[in-house]
Amino acid sequence: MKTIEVVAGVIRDGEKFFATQRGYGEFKDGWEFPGGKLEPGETPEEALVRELKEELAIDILVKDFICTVEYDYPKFHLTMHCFYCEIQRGTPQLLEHENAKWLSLAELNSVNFLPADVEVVKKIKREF
Ligand SMILES: Nc1nc2c([nH]c(=O)n2[C@@H]2O[C@H](COP(=O)(O)OP(=O)(O)OP(=O)(O)O)[C@@H](O)[C@H]2O)c(=O)[nH]1
Repeated sequence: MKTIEVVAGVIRDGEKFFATQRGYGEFKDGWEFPGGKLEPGETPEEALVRELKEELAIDILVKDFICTVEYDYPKFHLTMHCFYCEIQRGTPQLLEHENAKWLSLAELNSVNFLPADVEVVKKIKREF
């Protein structure tokens, strides 16, 4: 099975965490943490800075590493590196997503995260 290597950013502002809803593709309407596939030669941190600029028009600071999720979807294996981030400049604009929310820890369960993200949400809840 092919492996897709992805980086995802959990943007934190105080008590709130930023989640986005996919606007297209196989997982349309699923909630996730913004990010995307690594390009050849990029570090995960570089890919995250690039993706969040492309998708949300923000500059971010990559903070602590959260975890690397290994998840088998029916059609591919996902390796997803997750990091906390802070916004350095800008306000998120939804250039690719159909919706987004700033969620408190309690509210993280109120949206339907993609299956691979369930583990990430659990880890966030343990850490805060
Ligand atoms: N960015 C991101 N992708 C995730 C998360 N959870 C998860 O399963 N994925 C999966 O990771 C894969 C790669 O994400 P992507 O944003 O590059 O996907 P894409 O195929 O829409 O990108 P593309 O259109 O640029 O090729 C997707 O299959 C997506 O469903 C997540 O929290 N964030």
